Amino acid sequence: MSLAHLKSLIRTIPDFPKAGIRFRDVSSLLVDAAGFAEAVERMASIAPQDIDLVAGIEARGFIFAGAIAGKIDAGVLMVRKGGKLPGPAMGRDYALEYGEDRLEIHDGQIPAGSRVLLVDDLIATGGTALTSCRLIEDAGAEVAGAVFLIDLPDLGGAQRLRDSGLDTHALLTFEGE
Ligand SMILES: O=P(O)(O)OC[C@H]1O[C@H](OP(=O)(O)OP(=O)(O)O)[C@H](O)[C@@H]1O
Ligand SMILES: Nc1ncnc2[nH]cnc12
Repeated sequence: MSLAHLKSLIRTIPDFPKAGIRFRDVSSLLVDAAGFAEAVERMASIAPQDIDLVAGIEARGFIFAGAIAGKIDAGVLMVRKGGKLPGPAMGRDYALEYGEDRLEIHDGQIPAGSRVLLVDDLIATGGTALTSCRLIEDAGAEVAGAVFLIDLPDLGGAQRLRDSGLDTHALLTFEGE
């Protein structure tokens, strides 16, 4: 399947969740078996090698992280929104394109020396991904790279990640459309 076809499976919803936001909705890709499989295959193939743990960011990131982890024989670390983890956790607050939130990970779930791959459906301002990286680093681990299905370059997030030294990849971009 071509990247153009893959991209065509992602619908855009205007003015969600706020006026002026063009929401790139991966649910229309997820219900397409061939499209979802292609996205996961391609995301796994552009990721750095020798990954021990895939960190998936709630909620849409979980779907891609789990599928990629299955392909590369890695575990999954859940990066959850604040207050959802049952055990002792560490967290950080962050700003979104359309609001504010908090991310948390469980204490003690990243074995020493692990190479962690960060995965999410989309990067916009980069606040979510950068906060996740900092959290993983707070836990003493190395983030080996980050893979996204979609990059919104107008919002500069992927560039922020690269500027911070992170090996950053995205399959598709939506720019001025
Ligand atoms: O690069 P940023 O500006 O930080 O934005 C990207 C984040 O925004 C979306 O998640 P959202 O917080 O809407 O949560 P959801 O997956 O639970 O819908 C998306 O799935 C990323 O996690
Ligand atoms: N424009 C957008 N579409 C979908 N998810 C997003 N997360 C942040 N910005 C987004």
